[in-house]
Amino acid sequence: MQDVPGLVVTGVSGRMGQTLVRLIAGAPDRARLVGAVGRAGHSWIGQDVGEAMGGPALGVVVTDDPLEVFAQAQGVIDFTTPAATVEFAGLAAQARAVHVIGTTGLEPEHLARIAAAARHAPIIRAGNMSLGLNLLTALTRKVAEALGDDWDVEIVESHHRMKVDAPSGTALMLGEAAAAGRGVSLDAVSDRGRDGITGARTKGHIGFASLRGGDIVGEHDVLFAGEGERVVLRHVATDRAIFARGALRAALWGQDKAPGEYTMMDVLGL
Ligand SMILES: NC(=O)C1=CN([C@@H]2O[C@H](COP(=O)(O)OP(=O)(O)OC[C@H]3O[C@@H](n4cnc5c(N)ncnc54)[C@H](OP(=O)(O)O)[C@@H]3O)[C@@H](O)[C@H]2O)C=CC1
Ligand SMILES: O=C(O)C1=N[C@H](C(=O)O)C[C@H](O)C1
Repeated sequence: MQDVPGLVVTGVSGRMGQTLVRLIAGAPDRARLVGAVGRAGHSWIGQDVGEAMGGPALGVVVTDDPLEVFAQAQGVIDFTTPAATVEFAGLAAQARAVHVIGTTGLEPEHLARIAAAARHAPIIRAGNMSLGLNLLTALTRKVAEALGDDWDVEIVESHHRMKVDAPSGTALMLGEAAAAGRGVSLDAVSDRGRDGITGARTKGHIGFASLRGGDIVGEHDVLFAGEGERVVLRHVATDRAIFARGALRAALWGQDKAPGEYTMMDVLGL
């Protein structure tokens, strides 16, 4: 199958990297794995990625030279760290490859570099790539718009003990959706990290709470608390394959798109 897009996975030794390698290797009718990028100094560099993962060889050697493999690819799927992702954005743009970014914890300076790279190639970025969560995002916007700011919005997220950023990228995505539904900017109404004598809740604010423990893949509740009633929108992820499937779909969707920044809502038509 030489006519399907060739994809590179970055951060291959990671939780998402390995999930993506398994997905792409098992879908030869949709895509080819043409590169696997690991961190310089990682023990997997120079090994076949399939064998490094404890399975059969896949004929792709893990490299720490992204540009070499990006040049042979039509797409790059990247779930790593903010610092690595901005480097990959520049290199993927140079190679004119579609860059799918799942990495979270991106700060304004990272986003500015991603926007610059997107002038040269399509970049699809989302704090959550799953179909169900993106549907929940669309619902959150609608419910926030319908209920208005007499209803307090609180977003509660739970993740595994290894997660390094908070609130999750998904929680922020849901917060943006609720704020957009109310016609306000999230930055102006966000309440993060309450502790001590906080005073009463400010009307119109959107609160965030983060729980960390065990192997929780990802759970998100959007709570709308009114007078005498509550509405809760909930998404529970039980398998990282949902994010990998969304990322593969995005990489394929991006193949005929003009340079620019896109989200999973664009990919899914939501
Ligand atoms: N948008 C979405 O749907 C989802 C987003 N995520 C996000 O994806 C990111 C990764 O998550 P997860 O897989 O759980 O994390 P892991 O820590 O398991 O994986 C990250 C991987 O990136 C590697 N890495 C770091 N720096 C580099 C570099 N410069 N070059 C190549 N590889 C590098 C790490 O290598 P090493 O360990 O050697 O440092 C590691 O293998 C997080 O930001 C997470 O929030 C996760 C799931 C879904
Ligand atoms: O780090 C994770 O694991 C996840 N990160 C993303 C986030 O920050 O929202 C998506 C998913 O919830 C898993």
